[in-house]
Amino acid sequence: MAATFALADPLHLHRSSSLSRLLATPLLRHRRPRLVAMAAEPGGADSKPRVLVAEKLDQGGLDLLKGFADVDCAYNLSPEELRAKIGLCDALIVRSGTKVGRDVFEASGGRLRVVGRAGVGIDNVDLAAATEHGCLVVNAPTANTVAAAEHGIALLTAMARNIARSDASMKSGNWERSKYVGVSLVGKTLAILGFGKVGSEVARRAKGLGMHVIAHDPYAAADRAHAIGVDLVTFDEAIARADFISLHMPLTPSTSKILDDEAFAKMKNGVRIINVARGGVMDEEALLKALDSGVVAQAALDVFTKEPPSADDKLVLHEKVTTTPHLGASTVEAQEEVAIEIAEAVVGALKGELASTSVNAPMVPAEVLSELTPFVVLAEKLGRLAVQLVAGGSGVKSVKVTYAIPRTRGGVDTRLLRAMITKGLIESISDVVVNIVNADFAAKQRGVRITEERVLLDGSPEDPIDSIMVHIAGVESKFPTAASGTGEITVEGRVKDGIPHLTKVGSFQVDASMEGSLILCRQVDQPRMIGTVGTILGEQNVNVSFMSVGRIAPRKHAVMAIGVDEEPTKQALQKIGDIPAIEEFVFLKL
Ligand SMILES: NC(=O)C1=CN([C@@H]2O[C@H](COP(=O)(O)OP(=O)(O)OC[C@H]3O[C@@H](n4cnc5c(N)ncnc54)[C@H](O)[C@@H]3O)[C@@H](O)[C@H]2O)C=CC1
Ligand SMILES: O=C(O)C(=O)COP(=O)(O)O
Repeated sequence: MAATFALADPLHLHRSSSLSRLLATPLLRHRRPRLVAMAAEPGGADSKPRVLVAEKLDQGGLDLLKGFADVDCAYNLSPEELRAKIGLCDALIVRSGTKVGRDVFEASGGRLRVVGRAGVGIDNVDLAAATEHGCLVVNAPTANTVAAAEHGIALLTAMARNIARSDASMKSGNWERSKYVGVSLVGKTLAILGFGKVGSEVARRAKGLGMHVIAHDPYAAADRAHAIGVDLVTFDEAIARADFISLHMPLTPSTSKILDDEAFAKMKNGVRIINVARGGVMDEEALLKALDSGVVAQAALDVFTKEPPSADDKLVLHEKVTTTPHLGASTVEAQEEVAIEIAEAVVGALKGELASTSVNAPMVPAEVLSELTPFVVLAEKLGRLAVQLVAGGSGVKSVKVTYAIPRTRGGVDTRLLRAMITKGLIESISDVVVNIVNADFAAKQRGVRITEERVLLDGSPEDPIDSIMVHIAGVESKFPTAASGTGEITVEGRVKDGIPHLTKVGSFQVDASMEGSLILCRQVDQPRMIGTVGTILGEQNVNVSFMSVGRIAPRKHAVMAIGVDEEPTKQALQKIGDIPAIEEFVFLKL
């Protein structure tokens, strides 16, 4: 069952609102539509989010969705109809029958926030396009595993004993006992290609039938295979030794047509093949030739390159082929579970929670997430602050983030933090809305290279992170104090009592709570500076929330950080700049 994580921390609204913005931002490309879609978000005065269910989903899942969203069930939509509807939807739920291509994300105009795949295979969803549009894709990876494995075994045994053809023959009035002599399974070698969830369940069941099971999977752990009595072998060895081959890998560019002419040439004469994975992992033309030449004695196919296949499809009509119309996941039990699993994931994602089944975003365990939340807020603010210090604001190409981490917490997952820093950096200098899904893409697209570094500290404090430092290299600063001689702007922040604080600008220590807006001044350290600046702001009715001064030595240079609740007028800022002791100053929105 999908686990989702609640983020809301009612005592710290500033934190949860910022985090859920990252996660739930209506994943749009441009600011203007975002504001429109925000108004339609849950909690908005007038409307619930809208979920389009484009393929049959069990009632339990629909009920769950209806508790939170307006649900539109519209099956068998043409691509044009889907594109026409999608701009009104926050989420889309599909199974394997709907192609969710780039055209769908483009047609959504940025409103689509989540695509839920009610099943495992996501080859019908253009993940790159989803990510570029900041749209989260979630699937239901476990609910149909057993159903698919049972279907694989059903096809294996039905094929070996000619069940489908002899049944059809009897229904035509025949009694053909010698024509439908089958082959035995016991003692035969079954090669499983793709030893994941379904593949390993097929292996277990085949062992129960007395088969010798080998498997090929470049990413599977040998000890997991050994635990159920399966040897992992190379691809060539698997296909050469097998009496039966069962396919269980996903369809990806590297598995496409993995069984081709060359592969069939390496197989034993009389091999039998079962495909409950995807039609595209076999070259169907090559299979046809291998069936006709006798290399492949029989095939049992649940999946096809084109679904449904055409009425005259030669494989479907072939007498050595047993077929089912993509029924692997179609049991009552599996569909009940799939529907609940995907509905929970989609609702969670619409609420701004992180789905544990996301396909195109980092998955962060609940306990890690709650610890990281204040640092997530700090990270965004540091990114936003650092980029505002860049003169001109557009030359940012190289950003390094240094995390100071207690040695005991050295393995902390920083992907969320990196996404947040990226959000702060990129949103300040472009019209792109950045979220956890598209952060890396957005940075790459703008040519911004973000690298990370961990500095391990001794001791074992409670916090997972001591400080975060953002360095922007090769730029000039509006506030030269923030930059080194080599043109590197550096800002550092820490979390104090749950509140993000700016603790360093360039080489100057400061201590400024990162809320509201900030004026940074570099000045000659002398009496009455705080009073003079305070008076100017007071005259303009600007409320000062705090002031902090960091200096290198008495009466030398100092950096003053002034927190303000309102934005001072240009004239007020001008007056501050005109104070003779003030050498540089900058106004920053956090
Ligand atoms: N016919 C149906 O209704 C159903 C079909 N499926 C299909 O079955 C596939 C597998 O599902 P699960 O086992 O749940 O996924 P999974 O992700 O648990 O397992 C897939 C395995 O394939 C392996 N793999 C990847 N590339 C490979 C390669 N080149 N050679 C060998 N192995 C490779 C992976 O390492 C992984 O262990 C899905 O992607 C889906 O396409 C799944 C459920 C129902
Ligand atoms: O889960 C999968 O990958 C499947 O192939 C099941 O597809 P379906 O949801 O039955 O269209």
